[in-house]
Amino acid sequence: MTSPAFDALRARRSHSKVTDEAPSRAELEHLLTAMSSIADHSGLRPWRIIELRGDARRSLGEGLAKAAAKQETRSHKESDAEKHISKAMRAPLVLAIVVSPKPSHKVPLWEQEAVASGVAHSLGLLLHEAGWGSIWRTGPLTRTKAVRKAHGIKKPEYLLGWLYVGGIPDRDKTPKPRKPLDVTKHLSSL
Ligand SMILES: Cc1cc2nc3c(=O)[nH]c(=O)nc-3n(C[C@H](O)[C@H](O)[C@H](O)COP(=O)(O)O)c2cc1C
Repeated sequence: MTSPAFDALRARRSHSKVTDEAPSRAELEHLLTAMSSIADHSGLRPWRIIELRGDARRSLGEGLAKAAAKQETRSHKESDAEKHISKAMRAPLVLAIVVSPKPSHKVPLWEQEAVASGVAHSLGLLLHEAGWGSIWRTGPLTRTKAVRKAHGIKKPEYLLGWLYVGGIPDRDKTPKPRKPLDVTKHLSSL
């Protein structure tokens, strides 16, 4: 038994290497309109996405470099900053996924984070279906002050990581072999 949603999910894969092509702002907006159907307790929409293109990606790299320098005991080297900046420039479009908690007596933070996570997963799926490559990246510096500041994010908002998005290189336009899932380990009955 298959269906368009089943087939799209089975075909989904991440792409760590992408080309310089990227979805336009208009295409991105179109894909995001689908998020009106994401399961969302009380419909709080506790998420937002920050688009980083061009030099805006440098701010991410500089934020990561600053955060790393703070954590490292050895002295911070200029080359380290360049390393973080070039990592942030690995894709033409970087989408920062932000949990944007809303005051609620009914919906705790973990439920709101689950909504934002659903958005990130679904957006990756929709991008793939539309022919774009993406990969969800995080890392130990994701929730540091310097990285938050680089995005203009203030508490209580926080990051869930980034979708690095771009074109799929021809050599990677292939299905990704998957280890079969042993459903008995993931589905049980009481
Ligand atoms: C919340 C989250 C954070 C992740 N962080 C990273 C990361 O920092 N670096 C990385 O290489 N992969 C990271 N991944 C995994 C990749 O996004 C991707 O799923 C993995 O490379 C496997 O590829 P696939 O999605 O095609 O199975 C993360 C995934 C999730 C869901």
